[in-house]
Amino acid sequence: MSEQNITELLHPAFLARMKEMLGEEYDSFIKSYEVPRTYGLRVNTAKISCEEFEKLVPFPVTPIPWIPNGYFYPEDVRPSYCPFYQAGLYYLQEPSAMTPASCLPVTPGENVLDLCAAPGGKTTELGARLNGEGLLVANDISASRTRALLRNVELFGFTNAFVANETPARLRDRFPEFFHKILLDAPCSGEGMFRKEEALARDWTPEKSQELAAIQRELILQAADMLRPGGQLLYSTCTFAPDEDEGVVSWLLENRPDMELIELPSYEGFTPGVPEWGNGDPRLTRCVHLFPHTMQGEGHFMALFRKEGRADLIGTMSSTKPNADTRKWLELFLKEIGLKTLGGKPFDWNRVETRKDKVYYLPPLTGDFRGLTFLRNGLYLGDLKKNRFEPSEPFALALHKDDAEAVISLPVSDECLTRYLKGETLNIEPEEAAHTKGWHLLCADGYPIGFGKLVGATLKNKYPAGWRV
Ligand SMILES: C[S@@+](CC[C@H](N)C(=O)[O-])C[C@H]1O[C@@H](n2cnc3c(N)ncnc32)[C@H](O)[C@@H]1O
Repeated sequence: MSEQNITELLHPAFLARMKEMLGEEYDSFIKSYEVPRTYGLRVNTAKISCEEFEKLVPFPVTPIPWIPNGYFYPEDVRPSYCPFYQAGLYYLQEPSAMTPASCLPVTPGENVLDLCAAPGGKTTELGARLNGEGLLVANDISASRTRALLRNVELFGFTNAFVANETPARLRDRFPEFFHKILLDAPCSGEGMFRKEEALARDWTPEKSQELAAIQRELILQAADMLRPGGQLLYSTCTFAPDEDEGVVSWLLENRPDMELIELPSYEGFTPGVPEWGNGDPRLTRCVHLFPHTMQGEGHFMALFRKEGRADLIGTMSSTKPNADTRKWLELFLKEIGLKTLGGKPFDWNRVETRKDKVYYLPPLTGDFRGLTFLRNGLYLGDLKKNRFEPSEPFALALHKDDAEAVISLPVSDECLTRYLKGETLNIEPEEAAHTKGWHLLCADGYPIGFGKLVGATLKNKYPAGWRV
């Protein structure tokens, strides 16, 4: 943004408030708008280690110091055009937005909720940390945004996600004290996005924060009520507005005395919360602001809470039975591709469920989902057709490197991969394919991107039309 743009674009009331908040730091805050925005990606550690990623990535990246699996990339690179992106090996997200999910200590086997999850920037990290164990409920109130969320959940290859499109109130009624970890990345005035999305700056009004803070206060109580004793809740926004940050944290502390505000990890450039920006409670210094003038990111706010009590790890196991037809045709298909594991774990027939002709692999843990509006419960494996099973694209993406034998693996730089992603049929040399015919997984350096059927020297493209690049 040029200096002229800054004063034209940013509302005088916003500038006056920031000046009051930041005092002598205000000038460097304003200068940060003249610096180009930062670009980042976060590696899906459920599919690939950072060491392996650094060896294979075909464009320049540099580690983000405070995100263990985050990398900066240059502005002129387009990582979404690389087949590794279509393989779900990373998510594109600006660096400060990566911070909340990496500060919530999710461990495999827990029940985890992302209450305002779409389009899934933070869900993808929470799911990668669960690594296929436990239950991930990813919810958003907006139907269209929930569809984008599902796409990212599928791209990342999760087998344990329940993707819901519900109001937080209905979830709260259904899941009292159910979750071990909750992320509430609240809808907010987006002041930390102005450099990235100028439209947000143009739409800013002084009243907006008040309206949003009312919603946030309701959401944070609902989230707290869904948290188990001993569980942790991370509240985040991408705004600097005190009413939406320290104000909402103060409100929770006043209204839920069993919620304790705990310290977040500290890094150079993280700015402590300011008690006077909330109700004056000295504990508010445990919150963290990320400002664009103190670190390489657009701006965020975080607060981490723990509910009094002890957490247990008890969840309810999913248990279902595939019908005879599913068992027969799916088993035949799994044999054909030489499935060894699914997402690095033994295939569990007790999780296979058929609804109409669609076959799903349920999450290992379940909840009472009856009557809730949802887009997906677990992994969509594919369809039962007449005398055969046809695998889905999400099934291919849930397969990790070395999960199956029937692979055709090409180097990520091979233009055949891009042609496949555009929906073209490929010519395959016999030595490139594991088997002489039938279903194969097409992989970029071993990482699955989709299924194809080998007939002679031709790989028939099974990449769905809606997924093509
Ligand atoms: C900041 S965005 C979430 C971004 C997401 N966590 C990510 O990292 O990709 C906030 C989300 O809250 C949802 N939302 C808006 N109003 C809501 C409400 N009253 N209750 C629940 N969710 C709401 C929006 O649809 C939006 O997707």
